[in-house]
Amino acid sequence: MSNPTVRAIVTDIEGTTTDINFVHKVLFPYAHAKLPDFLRANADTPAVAEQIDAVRSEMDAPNTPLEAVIDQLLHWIETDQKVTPLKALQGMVWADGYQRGDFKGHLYSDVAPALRQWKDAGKALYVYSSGSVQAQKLLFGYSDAGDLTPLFSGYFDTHIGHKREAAAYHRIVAELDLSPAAVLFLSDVVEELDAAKKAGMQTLQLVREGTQPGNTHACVTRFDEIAL
Ligand SMILES: CSCCC(=O)C(=O)COP(=O)(O)O
Ligand SMILES: [Mg+2]
Repeated sequence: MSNPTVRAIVTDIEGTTTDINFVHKVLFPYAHAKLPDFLRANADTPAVAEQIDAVRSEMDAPNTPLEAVIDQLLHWIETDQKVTPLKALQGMVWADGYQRGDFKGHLYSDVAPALRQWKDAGKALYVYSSGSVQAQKLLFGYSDAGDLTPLFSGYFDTHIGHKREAAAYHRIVAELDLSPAAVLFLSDVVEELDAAKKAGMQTLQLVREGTQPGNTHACVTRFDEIAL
């Protein structure tokens, strides 16, 4: 499959570049274990205090005590809720883990070579994940294929909108200053691909092990099946 009309590629992370198990069995449990003490120790640091207040706003309860905020965050981790302040706080906690070498960002073996090839071919590369921009930079910066951050032109998280809503993809193409048809979105999740397609983007579903293929988007199983 060759597609010279693509000028930029926006990729999802979990289930696309990265094994879902790394996110659910390494990153989420690490955040679950470390977040309570991290919050107790850093609640007065401005960047952390801002996110704690954002959690209280999400709860619609501005006077919630810190311990109840912690309980809420742990519940959101356990139920995999993509709540923006949770994602920001997870990124802060994971920074420690990556920097201490507790884990590296998992990438499927086909991902780094394909990203380099697309970049060399003049395509602009972007990430769009529910994980915070900080978390995205950490995963690619401390990846098991080395530091891939120089390959990327930008990162988008839920500040631009939610991944199943077309409005988010309209905003992304507006920021890229390209026609939506010149942008290819890669994801494992059909609802995200549907939203991107609604915004006029090209789409491809990554069907990694354990992913159910849909029937409304072209599918590949690896990045090296995508010729651009
Ligand atoms: C940026 S790594 C952590 C990913 C994460 O927190 C998450 O919720 C996965 O979201 P995605 O949009 O990549 O499926
Ligand atoms: Mg995904």
